[in-house]
Amino acid sequence: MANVLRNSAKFGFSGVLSQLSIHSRHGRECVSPCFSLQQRNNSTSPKIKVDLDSSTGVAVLRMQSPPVNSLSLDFLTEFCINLEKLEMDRSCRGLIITSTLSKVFSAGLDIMEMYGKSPERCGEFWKAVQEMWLKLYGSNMATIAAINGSSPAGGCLMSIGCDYRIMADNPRYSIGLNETQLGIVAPFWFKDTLVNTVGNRAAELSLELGLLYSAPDALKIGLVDQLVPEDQVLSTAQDTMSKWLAVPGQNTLSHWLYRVRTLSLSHTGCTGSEHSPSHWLYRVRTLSLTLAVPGQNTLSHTGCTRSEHSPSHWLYRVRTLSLTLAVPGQNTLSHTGCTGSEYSPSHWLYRVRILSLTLAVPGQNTLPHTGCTGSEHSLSHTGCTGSEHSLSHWLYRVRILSLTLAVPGQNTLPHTGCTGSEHSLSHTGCTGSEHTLPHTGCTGSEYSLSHWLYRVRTLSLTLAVPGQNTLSQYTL
Ligand SMILES: CCCC/C=C/CC(=O)SCCNC(=O)CCNC(=O)[C@H](O)C(C)(C)COP(=O)(O)OP(=O)(O)OC[C@H]1O[C@@H](n2cnc3c(N)ncnc32)[C@H](O)[C@@H]1OP(=O)(O)O
Repeated sequence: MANVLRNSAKFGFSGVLSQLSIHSRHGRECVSPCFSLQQRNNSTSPKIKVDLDSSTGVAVLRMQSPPVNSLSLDFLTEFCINLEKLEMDRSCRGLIITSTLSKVFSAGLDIMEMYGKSPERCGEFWKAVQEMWLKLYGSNMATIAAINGSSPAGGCLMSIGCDYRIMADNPRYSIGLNETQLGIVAPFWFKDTLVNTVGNRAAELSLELGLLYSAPDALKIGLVDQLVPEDQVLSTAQDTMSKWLAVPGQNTLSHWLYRVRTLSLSHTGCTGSEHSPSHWLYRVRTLSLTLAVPGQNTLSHTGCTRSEHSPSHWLYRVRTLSLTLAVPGQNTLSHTGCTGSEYSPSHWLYRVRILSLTLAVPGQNTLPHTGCTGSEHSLSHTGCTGSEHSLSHWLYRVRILSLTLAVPGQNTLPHTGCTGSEHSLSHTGCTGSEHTLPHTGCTGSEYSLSHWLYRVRTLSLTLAVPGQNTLSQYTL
């Protein structure tokens, strides 16, 4: 595999696939089911073993699919079934995920699932990947990843889908979203989860370069929360879990709210059929991105009492509130110091437009934090020269750029089940000339797909101003 990975730099994803197709025999062995006499609700599925300790309410889910716990369709299906069982078991409040294999937590998605499969199978596979993340990230249990080996790509996603990460202090183990190194693009929800974990800049670097971090480096950037000697990973996870479970109301409001930003709709109690990727993506994108205003999406802002926070109540109010007021620093009247009369829609829309466009330059979204006066919020504040920033010019470009990319199911490879070649820029249905890179003023060499996607995503999502980002309004 080391050779495969080394060559991946040379040959890209197809190089990896062709080598794997010759050599791989992973994940086919049948591991004997394991039993634990003192515990109940134990799964006997071959790739996953679950032990729930009813005295503590903590389940340990062990991945045991040699050689590398790769996330095949079978594996993911078992994983989800086990997770769902635990989720429905009200006595289970905490979940620790670990591996029975030496040296590997999980090698991520089973690469063979992405090679030579029918579109139907690909669809099923990607649905299972998404389902895994939804179930894990949206879990009502406190979740801890006890990472006792390497955890690249999808393995990393699984880890950062948990509330807390404890990794074996072994510099030979690595973790990270390395997809870019394989010539593929990590889905945006991988990216969102990484951003939530390590912050924008570290995530940006990490994704653009496809970095794998050694355990100490992972700790440095906050990709894992704690390093412990290898033989103490599980016991530390168990000790840590007891602290999580001691938090009043844990698994409810606080836990839930922090995740709402990334994952809104899986919490709304929708029925399964509503969670088709396109439906989900579209709604989540609209909802969560408009809510992504640091420090302002907390319930205390709304002054609600706890009982008012049933999901539907909350979502309804938040949606209205945030969509109407989706301006950083302006989500409450008191923030702006404006009088009521200033809040006529036109006044507001005008300001939102100016403000959000002004702020939509990556790395420059800080005006509300700088305490600038209104007059400083002219477009020139972005540091561009005047002629580039006539409002109409800029609006036109940004709108086109963001609207073109705001098509649910098209901004990421995995959700569409498309093959890589479909993801040229022209895939958005636009004509080539609209997607010339000089629009953004970057040099050609910066435009690898991954680089571009990550930046544009930031850009376009920042511009999710209600009523302006619909394709119907600005069909190309
Ligand atoms: C289209 C957009 C997709 C975007 C999202 C992608 C998310 C992903 O998760 S892509 C998967 C990326 N995964 C990796 O890059 C990990 C690759 N593997 C490794 O780095 C190493 O295997 C390891 C560090 C996990 C373990 O190293 P170790 O030396 O112990 O074992 P190896 O000899 O390398 O491998 C043993 C065996 O396992 C096969 N294998 C390894 N990884 C995978 C995998 N992800 N899928 C399928 N099979 C895998 C490897 O080929 C070896 O098989 P053979 O023994 O048959 O040669």
